[in-house]
Amino acid sequence: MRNFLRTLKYSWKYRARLIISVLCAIAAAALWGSNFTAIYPVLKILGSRQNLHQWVDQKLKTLQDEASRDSENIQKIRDYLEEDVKKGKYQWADPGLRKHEELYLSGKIAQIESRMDSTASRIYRYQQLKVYVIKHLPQDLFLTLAAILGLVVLAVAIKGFFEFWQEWLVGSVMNKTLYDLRNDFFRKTIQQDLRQIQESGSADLMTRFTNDTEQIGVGVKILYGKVIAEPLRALSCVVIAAMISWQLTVLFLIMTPVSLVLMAKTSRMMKKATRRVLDRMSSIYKILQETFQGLRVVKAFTMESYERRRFSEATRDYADRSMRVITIDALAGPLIEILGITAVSCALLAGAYLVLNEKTHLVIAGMSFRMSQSPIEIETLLNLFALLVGMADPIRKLSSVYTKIQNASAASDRVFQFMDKAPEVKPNASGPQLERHSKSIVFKDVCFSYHDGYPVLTNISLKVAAGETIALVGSNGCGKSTLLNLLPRFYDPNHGSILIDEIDLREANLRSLRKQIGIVTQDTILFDDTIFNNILYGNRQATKEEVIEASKKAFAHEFILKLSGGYETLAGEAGKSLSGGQKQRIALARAILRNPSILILDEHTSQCDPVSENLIHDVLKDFKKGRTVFIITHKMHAVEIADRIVVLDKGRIEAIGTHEQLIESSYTYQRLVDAHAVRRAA
Ligand SMILES: Nc1ncnc2c1ncn2[C@@H]1O[C@H](COP(=O)(O)OP(=O)(O)OP(=O)(O)O)[C@@H](O)[C@H]1O
Repeated sequence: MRNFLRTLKYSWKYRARLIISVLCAIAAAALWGSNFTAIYPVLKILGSRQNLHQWVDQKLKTLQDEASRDSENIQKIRDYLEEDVKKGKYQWADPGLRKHEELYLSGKIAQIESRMDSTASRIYRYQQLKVYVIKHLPQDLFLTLAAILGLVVLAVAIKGFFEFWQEWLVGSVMNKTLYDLRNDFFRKTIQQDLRQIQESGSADLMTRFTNDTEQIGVGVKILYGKVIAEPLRALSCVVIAAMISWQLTVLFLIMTPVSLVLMAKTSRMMKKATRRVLDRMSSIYKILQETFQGLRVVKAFTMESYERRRFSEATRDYADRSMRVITIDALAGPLIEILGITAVSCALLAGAYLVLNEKTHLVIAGMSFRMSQSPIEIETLLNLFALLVGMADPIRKLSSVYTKIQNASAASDRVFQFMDKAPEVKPNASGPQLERHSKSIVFKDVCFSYHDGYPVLTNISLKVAAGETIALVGSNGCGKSTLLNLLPRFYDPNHGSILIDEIDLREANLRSLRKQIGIVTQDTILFDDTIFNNILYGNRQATKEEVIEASKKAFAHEFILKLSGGYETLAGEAGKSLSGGQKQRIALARAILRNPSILILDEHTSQCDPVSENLIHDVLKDFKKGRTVFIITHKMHAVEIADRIVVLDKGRIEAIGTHEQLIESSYTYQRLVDAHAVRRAA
């Protein structure tokens, strides 16, 4: 629940709207409760066939009679006491008993006087009502009924007006809260480490962004809407019912603690069940993402039925888990309803006993409890019953509210669990700014592993002078990409350090470091935007001419011009409308536009044809001047442009040197060259 409360902080900004919505809810609740009071006059008119003028008159007369009877009684008691004193003889010989009787009679007088006070205030109220009734209500019975019902309709319409604004305001607060939450969530996610994001997986993250935030939205709406409006509606009924008979109302409320315990129990079950459902939803997203992204592979390997089964299993699992949520949700309503109706029945039974026996006291376990000043009328009891039922309705609605808030609470846990992760790679916003790299890059005894106990890089020490071109070669999985991923600090070494121009990367300002680096990877990522904007991603401040210049250098300009929209052609989702080689050349243009001092090329021509590859290498020969370049390649002829070659084997540096030196000294290098020669010959 703590995390759900944290989401509410996002709505604090919109408190003015919330305050107005609460005022609307109060107005609607007051009208909801008072509408039930219309039952009393309607029943009275239908039952006694009196119009309200006659009824008020009769009521006044009864009360005035009661008041004069009480006043007479007081007078009689006083006379009795004075008579005794005057005559100088006491009824009781014992002065102690006399004192006792005096006390008893004084108490009786006080009791009657307090009743008279209450009768006087009731007389006053009925007199006020009489003025109102004479002024506004007709004498005719049917017209009176019509007027009362007309008032009820008007009150319902006004209630509807307030309810509309309450819902509207709460809905707008929910929307704005979700807007802020999603943006904050995105901001924090984009700052997370690659490692943390990869651990969760993009499908899981997407579920958190869409499904989970949606659930939070439902919770926020319910909290500000129903959780405020429904108790207010119940409260207005309680207040009016208590004004009629607070004793019977208390009898009704006795069941409330039982309901609360039940609600707390179901809510705990609900939260657990919802968490499982949300996790299953992540699995469905994962399968969908994998299947649609790898559709070509799925179809080529005729794995449709396998994927169908996988999806069907995941959705069945989801459906099974959802059924638990549905069951708890469905159970909560009837359970609360049973408790509610039991409470109403208790109160009604007690009231019915008083009405049928014309009594004012209930005797429970030998103890007598006063339930009303005077015997309760049947109309009053029915009115009370209507109010208690009117109170049960909002309480029943609150039962489902609670479960929905638990859903939102589970979803908030998932969202904040991710948001709260502090990036391991600290951005060092106040750290020293790296000037354009001009001296050296040094790997000092670097060790790294993705998972504890599985080293990927071991004791890597390498010094690269500024302007040098280094080729990294080695068999698959030997750690080439990992080593270069440490340069832009996608990960930090577990041991050792990396220094650029003698500044430790862990201390340097991260932005200033990444600004110097251009990367072209094997898996080219293009955004669903124009080709122009995709290249511009390398440097948002670049001019159109600079973009074209970079494209020319990457041998992309010509094929871009041949596309239907030229530079304005949409690259399509993940660049699906372009060939692999074309995408790589666009990525190279993007890196060139960045004008990096350090260029990382990770199998940058793996999908280019030999002609394009040779052209790109010619360009690189020129472009690499004044930059430090790292090339990862399996194409051994590509190492020609390197000043030195680093041979990696099982995460260790096996040898460093020129082609000529390594062909003599490194067995691994010889094997790689031989294998490449065989492949080319074939
Ligand atoms: N994100 C990751 N999480 C866990 N392990 C990883 C991750 N990326 C790579 N690895 C593992 O680290 C090892 C080195 O991988 P790396 O990609 O650096 O090798 P490589 O030499 O570049 O391989 P290739 O030539 O095939 O591209 C491999 O065993 C790989 O399975």
